[in-house]
Amino acid sequence: MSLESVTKTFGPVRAVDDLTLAIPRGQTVALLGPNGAGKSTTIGVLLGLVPPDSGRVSLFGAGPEQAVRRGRVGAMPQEGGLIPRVTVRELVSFVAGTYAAPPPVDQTLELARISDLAGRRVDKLSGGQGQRVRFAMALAGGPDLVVLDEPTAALDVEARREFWQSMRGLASRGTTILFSTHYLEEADEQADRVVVVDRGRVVADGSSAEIKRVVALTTVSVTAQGEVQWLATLPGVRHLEVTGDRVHLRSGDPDATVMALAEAGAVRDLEVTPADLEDAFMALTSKETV
Ligand SMILES: Nc1ncnc2c1ncn2[C@@H]1O[C@H](COP(=O)(O)OP(=O)(O)OP(=O)(O)O)[C@@H](O)[C@H]1O
Repeated sequence: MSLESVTKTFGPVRAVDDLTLAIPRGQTVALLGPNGAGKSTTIGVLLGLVPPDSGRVSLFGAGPEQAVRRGRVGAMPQEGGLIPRVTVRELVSFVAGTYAAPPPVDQTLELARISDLAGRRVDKLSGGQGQRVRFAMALAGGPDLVVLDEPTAALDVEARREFWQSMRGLASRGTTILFSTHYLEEADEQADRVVVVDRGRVVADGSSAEIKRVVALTTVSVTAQGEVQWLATLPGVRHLEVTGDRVHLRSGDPDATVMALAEAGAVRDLEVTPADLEDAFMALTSKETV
């Protein structure tokens, strides 16, 4: 699938700003970004729910409406979306029936790991179970691409773990998956590729390891008294922060920074903390560093 130079404005707000993204078959991609970054709008454009001001969307060689109608793209309804008083099987069968050639419902239920809930009424489910039923609705047409907008936002840790288990089953069958998330560890753990968006633009795109490397600002901390600003001039140091008598140096080349500290005899209580994705994300979406 691909989005090419897509722009969408709402009045003065550029929700999506000249965004280009191509996802090859079988990849699991996390769309990661802060509130208002444009994730939902991007997904809306991809699914044909939000008409872009300009740019092109291509899904398996077709436009979004056609691809969705053919069952090639599955999306999860947001909260709500579950008709009360019907059973899980009835609901998933109903959705499957809207497609020309859906896979057997039992197979869909199994893939979403809700076979044991088939006879339950959908208004009697826990939050995590309801979310897996929505997931089954996304799978009902046997899609090649599944698009999930913050699928685990309302789930507790256990329900989230179960949800990702079902998702991994889907990924292992070669289905392409795009999901948006606020949870950095989710992007890190679940995705082959992380696309960071901010203010409607792609600000980083790569494996989570690559993203971390781009802004791999390791923190080198030492205890120091007196004038410490000179530490900011050491090799590799991009940013200096002082809390009490601790000096935290954010470094792009921690080896060089530590060597220079050692030469200067300033290695009291040395501590080196590698960047995690959270750090990378903060650095990418704030204008403070790099
Ligand atoms: N229908 C709309 N009308 C007006 N402004 C909108 C509309 N939809 C989105 N926006 C604005 O566009 C920007 C991007 O919103 P979007 O919901 O795509 O971001 P997001 O990354 O999904 O955020 P969140 O993580 O909070 O859901 C925001 O500034 C938002 O207020």
